[in-house]
Amino acid sequence: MCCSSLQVNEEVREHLRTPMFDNWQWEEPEMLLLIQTMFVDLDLVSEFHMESRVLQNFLLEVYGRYNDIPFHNFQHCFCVTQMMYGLIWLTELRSKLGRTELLIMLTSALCHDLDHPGYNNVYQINAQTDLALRYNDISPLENHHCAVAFSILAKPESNILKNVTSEQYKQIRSGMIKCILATDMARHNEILNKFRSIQPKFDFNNTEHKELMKIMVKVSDISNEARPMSVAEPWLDCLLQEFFNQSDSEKLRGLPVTPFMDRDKVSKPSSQTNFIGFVLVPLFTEITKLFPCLEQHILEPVRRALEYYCELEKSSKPDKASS
Ligand SMILES: Nc1nc2c(ncn2[C@@H]2O[C@@H]3COP(=O)(O)O[C@H]3[C@H]2O)c(=O)[nH]1
Ligand SMILES: [Zn+2]
Repeated sequence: MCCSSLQVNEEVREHLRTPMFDNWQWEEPEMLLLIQTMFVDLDLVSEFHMESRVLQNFLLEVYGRYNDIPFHNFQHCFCVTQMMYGLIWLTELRSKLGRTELLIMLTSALCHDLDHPGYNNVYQINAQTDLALRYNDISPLENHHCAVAFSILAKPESNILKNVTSEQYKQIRSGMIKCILATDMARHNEILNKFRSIQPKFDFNNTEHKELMKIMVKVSDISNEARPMSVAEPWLDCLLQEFFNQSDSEKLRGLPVTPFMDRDKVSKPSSQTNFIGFVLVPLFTEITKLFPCLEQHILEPVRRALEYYCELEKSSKPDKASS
């Protein structure tokens, strides 16, 4: 699968920088080319002296280490990377952060769910899987995603970092580890609260503050509902399919059943009213305080999605007056 000879036209390039981008219109080889374009357009290829062949090998390796599962697959990886790329442009992060930080954010988005098995951390821990044993129940999946990323980078033919200095490598590795580990939703409130406390005095010259930009990878990871309904809704079907697979397996194996994954308890509207209302709106509201331009791009769409699912939920409940 190589598409280096294909060209990405200006219209697509523009579209790629917005949350309106429709992943469902693209085949996987095209997505690989689009990701390559993102690395070029952010000047990462030139800044870090990446050879085109090595970047292509790296992307192919990443592609090959996503599993064919309903949600946490290569398409999800593409969407998160594309949203991260779009946010970098919309918020003009190119003028606020160094290229190293941009590389960390884009590459973390790309690698953040590598080799996801389709069963979450709670399952890994309850089922005492190899991953839970290896990582002592501490974010087993995220630790694994990150370890797989660095195993790809350990091979010279796919090491996009092979021409950076050892100082830069240290910084990139430490930054990627922080970004990928921060995608564990068990740490959501911890990270949101930290950001909330710093946000009013956020300073792009302060190293500790800049580290909090890992929250942008988190935002990208859970941003499907900021996309047009025609893009977001199929994603919800994929997510619920993976959730139901897990809860079915939990029932079969006599493990505790994760309530928000239980097909007997969850519906599309109930799932989304909770997730959008309790997770997305608070997170995006906070981000919008630092980047007001994001209100129209991510906060307003999720508010509309919340209204839509609230209406659906109401209309699917039996009318009390007539019962
Ligand atoms: N209900 C719901 N959960 C979501 C949605 N998007 C992301 N998530 C959850 O957020 C989590 C982010 O980390 P994971 O990839 O482990 O699993 C993801 C899902 O559990 C969504 O649109 N609806
Ligand atoms: Zn993810």
